[in-house]
Amino acid sequence: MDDWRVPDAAPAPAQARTGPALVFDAASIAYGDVPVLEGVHGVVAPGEAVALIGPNGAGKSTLIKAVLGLVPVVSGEISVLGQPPRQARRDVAYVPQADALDPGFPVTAAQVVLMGRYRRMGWLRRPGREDRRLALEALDAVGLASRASTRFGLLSGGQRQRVLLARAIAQQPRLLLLDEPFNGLDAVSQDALLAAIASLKARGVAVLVSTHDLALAHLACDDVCLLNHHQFAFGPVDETLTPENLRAAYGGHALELRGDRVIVTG
Ligand SMILES: Nc1ncnc2c1ncn2[C@@H]1O[C@H](COP(=O)(O)OP(=O)(O)OP(=O)(O)O)[C@@H](O)[C@H]1O
Repeated sequence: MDDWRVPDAAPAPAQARTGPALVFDAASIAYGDVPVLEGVHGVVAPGEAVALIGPNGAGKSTLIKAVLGLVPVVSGEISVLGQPPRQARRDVAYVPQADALDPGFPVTAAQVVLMGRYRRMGWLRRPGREDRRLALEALDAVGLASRASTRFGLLSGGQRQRVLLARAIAQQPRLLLLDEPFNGLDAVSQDALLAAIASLKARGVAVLVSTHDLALAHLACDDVCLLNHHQFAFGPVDETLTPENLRAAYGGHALELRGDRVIVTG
């Protein structure tokens, strides 16, 4: 289990590129009788990244959970890789907010990443050579190949977050969901994350990322979905993150323009 030398590379499976990765069609989402989000419209194509932006409690995480099929769509529709959300799960990877995995869990970074292979290899099979190769390749993609044998709990918070991203990459998803991936990351981990997102997009993976970080949207995303219990705008980053749209979506929050960036200051 602890021999993490890279065997010869096998070709990566081709990504099917037909049809959108994700379609929101007048989707409304509720927890029981409590509506959280209404009227979400938009399309995410393979190889595209979309940022979900909105204040605390706007419904960003809830929308990600609906894409995973964990929260019901009460009207309208969400289509994931041409299927209802629950049926598409095999091809969807999810990186939860940091600290979702107990740092005291006695496993190495590589073993955490290998968990991303379980769904494809079946829970009762032992990981094979190809599973190990993909796990190490994923660790390399987030800049942590040299830490493969390090105990997960001994890594920094930012490194642990990158290991969770590597676990998602090892899953070979067609759609990647990231919930607040920049929270608490240092500059090195932020750069590694941006590089990994760019590389996934280049391979045709669609990305949906919930964030408070407008810089992340500018650097990594093609489109933005601006939310606060309903959708305020969905479109190209520069056209959508306007002061007017942000003021509308953020209500009473204070905004500041710095150069070409809009910063939420309160
Ligand atoms: N399991 C739940 N049951 C009922 N209501 C919930 C549940 N989870 C979240 N909510 C409510 O749904 C609304 C949206 O929450 P959500 O976590 O999706 O917002 P968010 O935009 O991700 O916020 P943040 O930026 O703070 O993470 C909030 O009012 C929240 O209280």
